[in-house]
Amino acid sequence: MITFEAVSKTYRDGTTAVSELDLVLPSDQVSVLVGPSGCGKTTTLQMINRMIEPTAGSISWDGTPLPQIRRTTLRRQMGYVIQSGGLFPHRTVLDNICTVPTLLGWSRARSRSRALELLSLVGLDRSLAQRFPAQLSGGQQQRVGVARALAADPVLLLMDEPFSAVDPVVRADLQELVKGLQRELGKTIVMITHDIDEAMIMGDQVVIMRVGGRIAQMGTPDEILDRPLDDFVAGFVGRDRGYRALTFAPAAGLPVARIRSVRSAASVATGSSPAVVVDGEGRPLGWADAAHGSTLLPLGATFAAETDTLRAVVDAALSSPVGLAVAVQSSGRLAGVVSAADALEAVRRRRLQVAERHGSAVAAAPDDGDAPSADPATLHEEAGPPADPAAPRQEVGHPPTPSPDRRTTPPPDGAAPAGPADDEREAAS
Ligand SMILES: Nc1ncnc2c1ncn2[C@@H]1O[C@H](COP(=O)(O)OP(=O)(O)OP(=O)(O)O)[C@@H](O)[C@H]1O
Repeated sequence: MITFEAVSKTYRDGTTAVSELDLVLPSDQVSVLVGPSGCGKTTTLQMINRMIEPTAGSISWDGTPLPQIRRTTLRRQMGYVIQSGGLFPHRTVLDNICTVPTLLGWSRARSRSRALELLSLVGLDRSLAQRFPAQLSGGQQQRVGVARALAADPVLLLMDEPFSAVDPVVRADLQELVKGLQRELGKTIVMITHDIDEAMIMGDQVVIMRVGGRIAQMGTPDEILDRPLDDFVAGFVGRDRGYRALTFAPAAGLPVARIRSVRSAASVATGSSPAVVVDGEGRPLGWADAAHGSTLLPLGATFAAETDTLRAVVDAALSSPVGLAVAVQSSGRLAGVVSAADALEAVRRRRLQVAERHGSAVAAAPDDGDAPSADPATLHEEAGPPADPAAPRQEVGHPPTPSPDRRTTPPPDGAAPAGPADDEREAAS
């Protein structure tokens, strides 16, 4: 745990970059510093590995004041990743990764073996080991930068805008890589970004800073999205914050209703309700609707019933041509559907839960009406297995289009929907 107590940094020209900062960066978590340009993020980060010394206050690591730890010892235990990887251009990938082990006096064979191991860990082919940085893509360079920072197995990783130089797709891959490494290796990570979305995705704790090096708000992503402390934070987290907050609400627990599945759009009879067209493995391909004859309608986005978030459900419902979000199992098989109305109802309940958590007068909420309890346990209950396995789990509420058909019994998961009897089926997770 890194602790800042009343830390200030004023540069020689009189610029105060950080002012009386009190901050705790917990071990084994990702803390993200985010804020406008010049608010003191880099100064704060570089005071952790003593590239910059504070002018007032104290910083300690697990209770030991940093000045009591030799700089070399400190930096050996703190990996540092910067924008574009910060690689030495005239050194090969392998030599770049071996930088710290070489400084530590490791044998060539040990350093090399560690570097090759790290290449695999960050998802790069070993054949890249002898290339120079200029012969790599931006994303690959950044992966090498992460590998280099991990070379001596540091306890803590400092990352200064590590993904800002790559396109959004590569950026998402790198975010996933670092989150995965953090889960796997249990590192403490302190990261800087300009991008509030990235902060919300990556951070267990998010620290929003304002110019002058002061904290505007600190908390978990959902706390900040749900309850911005002031206009500065509300403005910074942006207008979509309600929608983004759904990223932190799990979809597991939503009522997933059965839906008829067919193997061909042409098999939907006139007048019948929409059905999901599936392939031979039971994976959804699109929608069939009698009004559109044998045309396969686009599926829209799908969501993973067990692991996705409410944001994915709402997105799937809004992108569905029939207003029903299609849930899939981890195998990719059709699990069932959630109506846009049920997804919005879950959003409303979540809002009430948040208000309750923050001590608002939930009972007096004007839209509480005769809605079911906002207790999270209730949400789960609704999604629990029905007493009669043949009975529908839950009706799709208030569908904007005809409700899903519930005539047939769902097959057990894993049964392939093949043969004439399986041409029409129903699925619910
Ligand atoms: N060596 C320096 N001498 C004088 N002022 C400096 C020095 N380094 C940074 N500053 C100033 O301190 C303030 C904070 O800078 P810092 O780099 O910590 O901010 P930042 O939030 O990381 O900015 P950015 O997001 O643009 O990288 C800025 O006003 C900057 O101009």
